[in-house]
Amino acid sequence: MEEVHYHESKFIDSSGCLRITKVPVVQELVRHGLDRLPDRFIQPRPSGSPPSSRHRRLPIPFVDVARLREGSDLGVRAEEQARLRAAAEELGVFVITGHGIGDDVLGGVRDVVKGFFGLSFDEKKGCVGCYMSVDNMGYGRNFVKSDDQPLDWIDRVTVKAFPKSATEGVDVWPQKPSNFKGAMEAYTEQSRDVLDEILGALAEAFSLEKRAFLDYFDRDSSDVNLRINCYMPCPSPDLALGIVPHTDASALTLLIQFGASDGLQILNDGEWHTAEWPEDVLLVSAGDLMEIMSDGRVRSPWHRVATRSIAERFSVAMFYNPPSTATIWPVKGGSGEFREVVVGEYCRHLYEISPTKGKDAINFAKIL
Ligand SMILES: O=C(O)CCC(=O)C(=O)O
Ligand SMILES: [Fe+2]
Repeated sequence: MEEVHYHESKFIDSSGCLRITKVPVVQELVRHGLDRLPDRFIQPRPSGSPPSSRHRRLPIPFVDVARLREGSDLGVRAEEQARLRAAAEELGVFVITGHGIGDDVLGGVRDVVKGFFGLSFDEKKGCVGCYMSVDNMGYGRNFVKSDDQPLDWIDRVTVKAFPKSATEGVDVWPQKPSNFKGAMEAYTEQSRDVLDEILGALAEAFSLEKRAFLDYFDRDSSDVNLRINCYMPCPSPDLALGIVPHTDASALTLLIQFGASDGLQILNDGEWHTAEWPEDVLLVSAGDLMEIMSDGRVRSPWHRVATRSIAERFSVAMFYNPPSTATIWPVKGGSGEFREVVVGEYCRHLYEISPTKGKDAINFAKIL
């Protein structure tokens, strides 16, 4: 019988020792054929809320970026800013139209993502650079901290796209498909401009200086991490999760999904809802750094990913952060519950304590 492949995940155990645990590669499990979900992927039953996607649906507001641009009619712009503000305050999530990123660029991303996950395990493993100094990167798993924690039903590769200086001398991009880096860089460059426009518009929507958030971002030193997720069909979608509940540490996250929809779920009014988010459409989600910077005006959503029994689903999450050495300050006039934090320290804290049962990481930035 062919051997199933494993990722090796390093963690520090409760006595402070460095341990390595072997984590099965989901694509390999599925390739070998499965009639039941392996025990390591069974999630403890969350109270009254099975993960499968037969869930209440949550309409996600649309924001038209073209209408937010300078030069559009003042009334139109004010109306769109009001929509943006309402979406940011109520859910922290919205889908965007009018962004100007071409179908060729989005199609290029889709093709290289499917191309990469279509490779054999050995090809994938062999063509992704090895990160020595950057946490949580490469082809493997996030947040495995023990031999017995329930595992996410996911395969993923994570790439630090910017700043380039953080990965100098290390070839971090998958070498296959050969246009992986080119396609992702074209997408990232254009997406960054769109996210900058949204950062400006968000500040204006809250009657702040346009650069209130934007001033923390810098072309040469801002952080862009790409997390490219592959969710294989799962034999028991009610028992497993693609990603366990979490917030993103980012300021803003830009997401796109291919292959299938109905994976992303958001906790709203104490209930899990499946986000109504069509394939190939860009979705913006606020992360904890935005909640802190906006002093609680924008809330980072507590979200998770459900699995499905048919059809692979892929998503690309682009996490956009100020430079890791930057100190961000909550703008005045919000909830008053936050203090300043160093971006890198906040992200390290979130990684260290994740996964958590509730939205705990952000307490790090709260005034006690
Ligand atoms: O796949 C998705 O829809 C969401 C992914 C996500 O939440 C993440 O990568 O942080
Ligand atoms: Fe996320």
